[in-house]
Amino acid sequence: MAVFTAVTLDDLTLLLKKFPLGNAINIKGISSGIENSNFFIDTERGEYVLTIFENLSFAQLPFYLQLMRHLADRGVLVPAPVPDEAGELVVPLHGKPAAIVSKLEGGSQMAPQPVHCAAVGAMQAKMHLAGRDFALQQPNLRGLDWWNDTTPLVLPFLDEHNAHLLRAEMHFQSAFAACDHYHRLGRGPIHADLFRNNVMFVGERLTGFFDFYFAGCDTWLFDVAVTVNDWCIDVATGVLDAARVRALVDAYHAVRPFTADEQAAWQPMLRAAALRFWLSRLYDLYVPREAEMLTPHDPTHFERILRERIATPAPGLIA
Ligand SMILES: Nc1ncnc2c1ncn2[C@@H]1O[C@H](COP(=O)(O)OP(=O)(O)O)[C@@H](O)[C@H]1O
Ligand SMILES: N[C@@H](CCOP(=O)(O)O)C(=O)O
Repeated sequence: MAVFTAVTLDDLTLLLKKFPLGNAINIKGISSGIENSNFFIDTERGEYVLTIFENLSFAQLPFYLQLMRHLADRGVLVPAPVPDEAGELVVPLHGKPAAIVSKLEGGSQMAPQPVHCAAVGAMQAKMHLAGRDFALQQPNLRGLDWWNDTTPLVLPFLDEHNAHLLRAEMHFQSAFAACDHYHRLGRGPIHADLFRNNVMFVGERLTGFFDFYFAGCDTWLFDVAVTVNDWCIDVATGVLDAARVRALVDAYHAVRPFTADEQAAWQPMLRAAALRFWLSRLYDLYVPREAEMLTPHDPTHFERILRERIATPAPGLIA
């Protein structure tokens, strides 16, 4: 369970006095998250999600909350943040920043078929286009700079086989990030963590993307690669399923066509996306934070994916 900060119904009653949501009826901690403390809350006006941000500061949060608001206003299916009576999307709760957002219908699709991947690809392209006129800037905080900072922290815990892979891939990715076509890639706000557990479906109908708290400005292609590395794989092996890759990238391409630079960058970008999550999982495992209880995700999953992307070319971006 990962509720780092407890919130009682009395706490919620007090908090809701500042929101146009009526009285608090119920609050229930959500155990599945690993970054923040999340709660389903019932109020007289309906069902919402309350998040207490454990690692992000008051200064960082307007980027995420205003991005969600911006996207929701443009028809991208995301939770809509609820402003308090002063118009604030982020408020203090137990000394930490907190926000209330609308609750999405449905549940995660953990065994996706091509039809689900197509829905994700089309909505992701729509999100990238809708983000073009978003005014706030924040880098992807889990980008190359973070990889450079984190690599020396986790290297001492790795055996020689994995230490060699990590050093070699960091070298490869630094060169990739310096090349010309990398610098020509389209950029903007990206979700950066659009895994199966961060998208809701009702049957085959996508009802929303959520958990924007790794979002930042980075290449759109990196976002697609992160998504393909999760939605389009055989989970046991990390091997890509060609039908699901085709469905996702074709649906994306139909909304925002991929460029020649993106096609050229596709294979290294899939490796970059695998490296990013291998590193963060290693970091969470070996450099853990205090929590009531925390189950870190398995780093070997992304080590396998990275080795597989290095060994086997993925289906192309364009059929
Ligand atoms: N807006 C939302 N609508 C519906 N369910 C949500 C919403 N936000 C979070 N949840 C639920 O809470 C769970 C944990 O949220 P998540 O954002 O993944 O946590 P964390 O950031 O701590 O990893 C999700 O798996 C989902 O079931
Ligand atoms: N998706 C990341 C971890 C982030 O967890 P989330 O529950 O906030 O999506 C991973 O799988 O390593």
